[in-house]
Amino acid sequence: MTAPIALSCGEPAGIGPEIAAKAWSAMRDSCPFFYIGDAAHLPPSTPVARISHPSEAIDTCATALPVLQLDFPAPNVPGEPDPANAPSVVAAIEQGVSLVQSGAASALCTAPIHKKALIDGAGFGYPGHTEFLAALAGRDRVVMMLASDQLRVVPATIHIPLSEVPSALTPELLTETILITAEGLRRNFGIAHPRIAVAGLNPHAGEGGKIGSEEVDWIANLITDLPTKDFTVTGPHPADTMFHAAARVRYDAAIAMYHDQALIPIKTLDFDKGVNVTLGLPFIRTSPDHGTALDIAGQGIATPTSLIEALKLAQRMAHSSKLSMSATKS
Ligand SMILES: NC(=O)c1ccc[n+]([C@@H]2O[C@H](COP(=O)([O-])OP(=O)(O)OC[C@H]3O[C@@H](n4cnc5c(N)ncnc54)[C@H](O)[C@@H]3O)[C@@H](O)[C@H]2O)c1
Ligand SMILES: N[C@H](C(=O)O)[C@H](O)COP(=O)(O)O
Repeated sequence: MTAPIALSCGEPAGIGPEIAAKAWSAMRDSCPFFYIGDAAHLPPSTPVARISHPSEAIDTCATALPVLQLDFPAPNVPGEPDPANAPSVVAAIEQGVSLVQSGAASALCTAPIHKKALIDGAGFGYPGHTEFLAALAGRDRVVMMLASDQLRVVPATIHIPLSEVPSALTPELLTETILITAEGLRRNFGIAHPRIAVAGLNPHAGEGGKIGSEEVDWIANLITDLPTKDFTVTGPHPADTMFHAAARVRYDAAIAMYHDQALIPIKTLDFDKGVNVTLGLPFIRTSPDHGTALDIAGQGIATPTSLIEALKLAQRMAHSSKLSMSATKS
């Protein structure tokens, strides 16, 4: 039997607790998962089963949301993150990582954190889960992919100011991003020969060096020279014309040069169903594509669809990694 998925609570003053309860209600028969957080933050109508080990989630999930209880020190006010609760938000992620690394959980799904609240309240030294999980797993380089039925996209640079993008974008970074993405498409999405399209950095991919030089200086050569035995890579493509419907059918994933170049198209196309996946970790991690939505927290109007897609994708990825492990053994 596959172990259940660990869902870390994220910022409790955001929509995490209410979408976790809604996701449980929608998926209770098909996707056992358990919540790591404080049961007191869940909507009062949620049936809760406190568990002491993830294995209890499988039998419990059909009738109640299994909760691995983490007592938060301060009362939770929707819309207003309390700095005193920030260390517990971090602890929930750490506990999820430890459970997935031990095999007690099959995957980690993370509800959104409020990055500023964690930096202010817990001295969190990372701009997001992606970088924190890489550090916990001892990986120098991981890749953030946003995926939906319509588009998969990867920003090569992630949570840095726009002014720092050109210097952060190095041949090593772009090469490793392409290679990790190709491997992730094969391993996690079952695409035997992935097709990757790389965006340019500058308008019109530099217009032959007239509007920026990075493309002619090194990006084009890097793409041409990359050894690609089991995947195809093309580019640099002008980013403004890479994301319309006819362009999207030509690749399995797009590599963008910076956060918004990647995330604007996918959140525009599929905000309600986009999933954030970290590739290159030694365990499976997914997350909804949206944030804490403090402006609507506690009102019961948040949609759980992106979280549901994140849980389903984690389940599919766990299933295929189990299959490939048993194929390797036999
Ligand atoms: N995986 C993560 O941890 C993650 C992802 C994205 C953003 N964030 C963080 O979340 C915080 C808030 O970010 P933001 O305001 O830019 O983006 P956001 O996604 O929280 O909100 C943007 C808009 O979308 C709405 N919205 C978001 N999710 C919704 C849902 N499920 N149902 C209905 N409406 C929804 C919000 O009400 C808001 O109007 C920031 O600290 C950001 O860093 C975290
Ligand atoms: N950049 C992501 C987004 O906007 O959807 C988000 O900040 C999530 O990042 P982490 O998974 O690293 O927290």
